[in-house]
Amino acid sequence: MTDNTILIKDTLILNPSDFKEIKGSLLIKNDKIAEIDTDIDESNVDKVIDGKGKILLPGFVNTHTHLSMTLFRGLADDLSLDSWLNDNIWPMEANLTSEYCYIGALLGAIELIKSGTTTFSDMYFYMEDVAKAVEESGIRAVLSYGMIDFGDDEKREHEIKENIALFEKCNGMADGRIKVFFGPHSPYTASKDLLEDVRWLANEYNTGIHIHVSETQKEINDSLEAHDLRPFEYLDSIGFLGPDVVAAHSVWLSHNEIEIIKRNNVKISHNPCSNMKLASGIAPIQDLITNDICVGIGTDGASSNNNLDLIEELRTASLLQKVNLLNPKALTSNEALAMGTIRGAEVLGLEQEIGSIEVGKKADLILIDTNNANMVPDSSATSSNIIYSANGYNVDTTICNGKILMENKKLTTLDEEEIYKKARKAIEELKEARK
Ligand SMILES: C[C@H]1O[C@@H](n2cnc3c(N)ncnc32)[C@H](O)[C@@H]1O
Ligand SMILES: [Zn+2]
Repeated sequence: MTDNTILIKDTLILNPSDFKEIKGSLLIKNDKIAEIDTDIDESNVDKVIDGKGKILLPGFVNTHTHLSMTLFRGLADDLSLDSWLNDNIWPMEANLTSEYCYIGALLGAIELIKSGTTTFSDMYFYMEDVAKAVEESGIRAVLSYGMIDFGDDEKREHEIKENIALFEKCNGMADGRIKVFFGPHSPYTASKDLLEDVRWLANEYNTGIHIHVSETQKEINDSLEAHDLRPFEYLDSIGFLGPDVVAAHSVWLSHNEIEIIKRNNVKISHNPCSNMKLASGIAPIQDLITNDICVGIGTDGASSNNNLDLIEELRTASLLQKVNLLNPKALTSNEALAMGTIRGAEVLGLEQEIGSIEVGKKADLILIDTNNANMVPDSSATSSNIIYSANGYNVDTTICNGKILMENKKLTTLDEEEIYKKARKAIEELKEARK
């Protein structure tokens, strides 16, 4: 088999692992970055992309979402998590089918690719259909099945079977672009037995755990009432925590819980837009980073955000820490950019493969076009121009696993119009079914 090569020529390469900027070119060979240099010979290259006026970055890593929920965008706004979930989302989810979840995931994949995300970590239902959407769209994903048992033994067995089946069918699928985690929804929807089973399974299958923890004050109060412990204290007390646990939200944390997170090397997924929109609270991200805790960024589902634009999420994360601490130096643009790339890769245990621009890593790369009104002049630091000025629509080219998924804003793997049509029809049918 001959090598497939792509040369990205004459661009500005910004590597978030050290923030060094290189004016030069990058060669992709098959699925990997093969060479980075000021000048690379283009004579035997299959395809040349002109990178002039563009910034080359690693693809963004969205560490927490529910991709099929893109169908529910704008469905239930201006509500607290409790009434959003209980009175609106869960009743709608009762009518989901594999086809709806597939369409929702494809719709989400379009948005991710267009805004420069090449890896997402998902927790939802009908995950084999999400895997199909991942395979077809060319993106990279960590998938987990959202396990909820509310203390019911039969349900627990069913949920465990589902997540194991997903692991056995999809882990390593799509040329290795898909990894499978276990996804107990939260300490308030998953019983102690389920959480203990998941801990054992994650060790046995040597994979990670994706869970919502400490999102709202109500969750803290309910946990204190049920266990006399705060959520992370409870999870620690049952031996659930470890370096393979990704805790989404982690908004309300005591000093003791920050110590617990640090001691167990738990990874955090920060979701500021969802936390703001549901009025859940402000996560102490600067504090966690100062404590050397690994924090990645996530959008949560498009139904509580309401979009999947990671640049917008990073900007929000940065501004929110600054205003909350009344400290303009909090969460700098460099820290935010790292959070969206290399830290996100670490959160998912994928830092050997993705998250930075190094020879030998997977070619998950994006080009941001600076020739747009909101990015001119580019006199500031490059990370400032990306985090404080840009948005997802400045992304021009998206490459995942060495394959071009979007070039000059044109998608190569998905039929946008067809998917929009099917998504609009799906949500109409779902709304009708709820009546
Ligand atoms: C996997 C399950 O998680 C739910 N879900 C989506 N967003 C959130 C959130 N912010 N907090 C808790 N649960 C959430 C989905 O609606 C689904 O029921
Ligand atoms: Zn969530």
